[in-house]
Amino acid sequence: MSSNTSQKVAVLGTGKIGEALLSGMIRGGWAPADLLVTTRRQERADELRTRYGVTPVTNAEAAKQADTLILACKPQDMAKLLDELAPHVTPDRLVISAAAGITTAFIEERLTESTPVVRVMPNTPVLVDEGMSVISAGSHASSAALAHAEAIFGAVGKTLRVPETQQDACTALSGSGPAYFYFLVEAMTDAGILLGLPRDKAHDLIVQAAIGASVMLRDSGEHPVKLRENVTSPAGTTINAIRELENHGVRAALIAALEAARDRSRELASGNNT
Ligand SMILES: NC(=O)C1=CN([C@@H]2O[C@H](COP(=O)(O)OP(=O)(O)OC[C@H]3O[C@@H](n4cnc5c(N)ncnc54)[C@H](OP(=O)(O)O)[C@@H]3O)[C@@H](O)[C@H]2O)C=CC1
Ligand SMILES: O=C(O)[C@@H]1CCC=N1
Repeated sequence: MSSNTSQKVAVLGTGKIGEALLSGMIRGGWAPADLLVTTRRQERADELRTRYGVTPVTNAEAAKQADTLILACKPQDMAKLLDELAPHVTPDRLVISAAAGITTAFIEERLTESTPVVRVMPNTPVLVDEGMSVISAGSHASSAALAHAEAIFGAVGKTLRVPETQQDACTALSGSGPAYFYFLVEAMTDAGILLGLPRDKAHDLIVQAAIGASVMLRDSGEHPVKLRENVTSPAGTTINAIRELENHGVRAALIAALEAARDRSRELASGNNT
C-alpha cells in the first residue's frame, strides 16, 4: 500500500532490519509523513528523523496512530514490547512481526482477541531491494492482511507465503542465509591470501564469482548440479577442490548448520532467550 492511501505504518524497534525496511519503503514511494518509528534510545530516534524525515513516537502512540504495526525488535525483547503495546492495540490494527522464532500465537495471546497478526521473516538484502520475505498468516489475519504485508515487504524484494509451520526452516535458510554466503566469501578470500594474492584482489575475484554464480542460478533455469558440472573439467582444477570439500564434510556441515539455526528459531519461540 503506498502513501496515497494515507495508511500509517509504524516500525517498532527500528534497528538494522527496521531501518532497512523503512528506507526501502521510502524508496518504494511511501511518504515519510506516513511512517512512524519507535526506538529505545533518543539519539537513535533523532538519527532516524534526520536521515529519513520519519516521526519518532512512543510505542503507545504508534499503536494509537498507525494502522499497521511492524514489530522489529529482538525476539528477547518481544514480550516486553507487547506488554507496552497491548493496552493500545485494537483489532482494526494489523500487527506484523519480523522477529525470528516468535509465533503468531505468542503475539495473539498478548493482544486483544481477534487482532490480526502476520509473521514475516525478511533478510538483510532488503537494503538493496533484493530481500526475500517469507510471510505467514496468524489465526485472525485475512488474505487482505497478507496482501498488505506483501505490499510492504515486496517494496524491498521478493515475498513468499508459507504455512507458519515452515517459518523456522525458512528462517534458517533465508533469514540467516546471507550470513552463510558472507562467511564463504570471507573464507575463500583467506584462501586467496594463502595462494599469494593481495587481499583486495582476492576479495574482488570472489565477490564477482559470487555475483556471476548468483545471476546464473537465478536466470539460467539450470539445476545447480548442472551449473557446477559445467565448471568441473575432467582431470581439471575444480574436481580437486570438490574432492577436498567432500573430504572435509562441507555438505554435511551445511546441513547440520541449517538444522541448528532452525532449532534455535524454535527455541526462541518457546521462551529460551539466553
Ligand atoms: N538482522 C537480520 O538479518 C534479521 C533480523 N530479523 C529479526 O529482526 C529483528 C531485529 O533484528 P535486528 O534489526 O538485527 O536487531 P537490532 O538490535 O538492530 O534492532 C532491534 C531494535 O529494537 C529496539 N528495541 C528493543 N526493545 C524496544 C522497545 N521496547 N521499544 C522500542 N525499541 C526497542 C532496539 O533498541 P536498542 O538499540 O536501544 O537496543 C534496537 O534498535 C529480530 O527479531 C530478528 O530476529 C529478521 C530477519 C533478518
Ligand atoms: O540471527 C538471527 O537471529 C536473525 C534472524 C535471522 C537473521 N538474523
